Amino acid sequence: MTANKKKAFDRRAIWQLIKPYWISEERWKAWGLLAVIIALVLVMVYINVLFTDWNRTMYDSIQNKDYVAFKRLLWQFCYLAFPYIVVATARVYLTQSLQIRWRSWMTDKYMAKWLAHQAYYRMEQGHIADNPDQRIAEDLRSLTSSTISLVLGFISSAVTLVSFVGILWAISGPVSFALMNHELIIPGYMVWFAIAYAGVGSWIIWWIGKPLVVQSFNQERFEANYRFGLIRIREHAEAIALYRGERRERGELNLRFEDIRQNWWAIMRTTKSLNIAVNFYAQFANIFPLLVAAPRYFSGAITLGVLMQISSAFGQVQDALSWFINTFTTLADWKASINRLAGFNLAVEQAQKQPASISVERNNVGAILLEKVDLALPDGSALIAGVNGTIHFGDRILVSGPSGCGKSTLFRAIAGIWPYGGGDIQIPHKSKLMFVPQSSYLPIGTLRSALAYPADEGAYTDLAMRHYLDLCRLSHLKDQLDVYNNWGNRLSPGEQQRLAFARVFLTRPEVVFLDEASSAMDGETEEALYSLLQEELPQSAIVSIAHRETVARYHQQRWHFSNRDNAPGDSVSRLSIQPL
Ligand SMILES: Nc1ncnc2c1ncn2[C@@H]1O[C@H](COP(=O)(O)OP(=O)(O)OP(=O)(O)O)[C@@H](O)[C@H]1O
Repeated sequence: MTANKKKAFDRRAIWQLIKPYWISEERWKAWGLLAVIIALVLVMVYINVLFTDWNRTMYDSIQNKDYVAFKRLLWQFCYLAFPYIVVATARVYLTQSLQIRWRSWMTDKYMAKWLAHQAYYRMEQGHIADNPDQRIAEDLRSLTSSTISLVLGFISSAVTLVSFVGILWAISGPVSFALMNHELIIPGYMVWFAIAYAGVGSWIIWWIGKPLVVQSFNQERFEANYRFGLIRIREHAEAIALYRGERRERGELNLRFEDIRQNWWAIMRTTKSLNIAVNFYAQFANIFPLLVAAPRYFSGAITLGVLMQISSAFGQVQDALSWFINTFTTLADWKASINRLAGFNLAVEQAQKQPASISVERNNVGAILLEKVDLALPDGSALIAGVNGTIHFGDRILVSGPSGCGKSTLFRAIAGIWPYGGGDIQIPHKSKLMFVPQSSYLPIGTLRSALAYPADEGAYTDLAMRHYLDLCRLSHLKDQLDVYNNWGNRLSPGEQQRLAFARVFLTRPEVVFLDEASSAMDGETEEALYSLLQEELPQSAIVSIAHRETVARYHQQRWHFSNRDNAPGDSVSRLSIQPL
């Protein structure tokens, strides 16, 4: 990408991130708030101008020992200070309110985008974008708050600049000098010096601080990676403890922290150079105007009072001009957030547009139809070839085959979350499909909400929940429906699987896919639950992947997948259907 194209891309990315809220259904409120905030900023600059005037008259009155004027000016101070306090407070309050409104709106949209069409799943599968959690939580916060403070800072500096340039122009007067026998006169020359000083200074500081954009982008990424590593230990605490995996975990965490450490040193080195430049710039700014205006003072063209006035007006102008410099770090962070959010958007689009070469459609059919379904891996290699099959309501199908042949992947394809492969899958209109994996997801919360998942916790009556807990041999949990816990850690794998069966009975789907959903139960409980499926859901189709042969007698048909490398040169599983 050429530099110009990249700049155009950057501008487009920035605009595409910022625009949606300001043209959304909330636009009137947003623009209204922004207008009020800008008005308050302008009032604050105006009061600042009045303050400088007040300063001049106040110090005049002190110098002239004018006690009457001194008392009057004290009253005047109150008239300026109180409105200032009210305006400044309202400005911050309304700015914060605009920030949270914008952030809420953006967060809602981003969460919807991330969760729609299983983009979150595909992004993880394909490792398309790192740490989406950081992008949704941190970067949206930073984008909304920094954009607003950058815009307001810009407006405030620009208005300060215009106001004080006028003052500086009026008091600094012209300077004349001879150049090749011509006399050159520069009017308001101090203004030009202020512009030159701030322009050159800004450019140097921008040039030194440039690497911070990439460095702060990396820092956020490394911090998020490290945090994620810590969270994984929490999530898998028991397995790690049983494996005595602490040494490995520590090594992994150290590696992740090393990224943080090294990048931080790079940030420190850039910041050091940046600070030398910034401090040099700020210190020199104190004497620069004196240095430039001194010749006129020593030649008697201006008085000491005017010299001091020039110096302070110069300070205001140069301060306003160097707004960009002072906000350099904010700007770098802001740009890094923009880049991450633009990357996130691209990743979501990529994940959602991923060509689903297996067509899964809801149709007016009376059974699930699989026609010439081929399954492949993300790298394109074939997994299962030519599956043709029909699953009628009431069918009992046992899916078997060697480990790794692609049984679970077939379930994923029917669920519509596996895009790699080809063929057609048709699913009856309005029929409820339920997929039960070996290890079910149990949200942290009350047992009631874990049982009702993915429905809301109030979806089923207590009576029904207790009834199915009883039937699924979980009577000891009957009185704990309101107990808050991390049930995924608290319950044994067998109990979790029984809970998942209770969920099936509560949901009453037309088709149930059980993927080794009873593998952690003892044989007797497993058989009891399969009988219960027969009694409770006689009209539903049950498709199970199970390795234990004892469950075979609860099924009427076997879908057997061959080993992937059965025949030489053929590393694809093939399906054969046999009655049981
Ligand atoms: N996201 C992925 N990327 C690459 N390969 C994958 C991915 N998911 C699954 N696989 C591979 O696809 C193959 C089939 O996996 P699948 O889980 O369907 O097997 P399975 O027949 O259900 O095995 P098991 O009986 O052990 O549960 C395996 O070799 C697995 O490693």
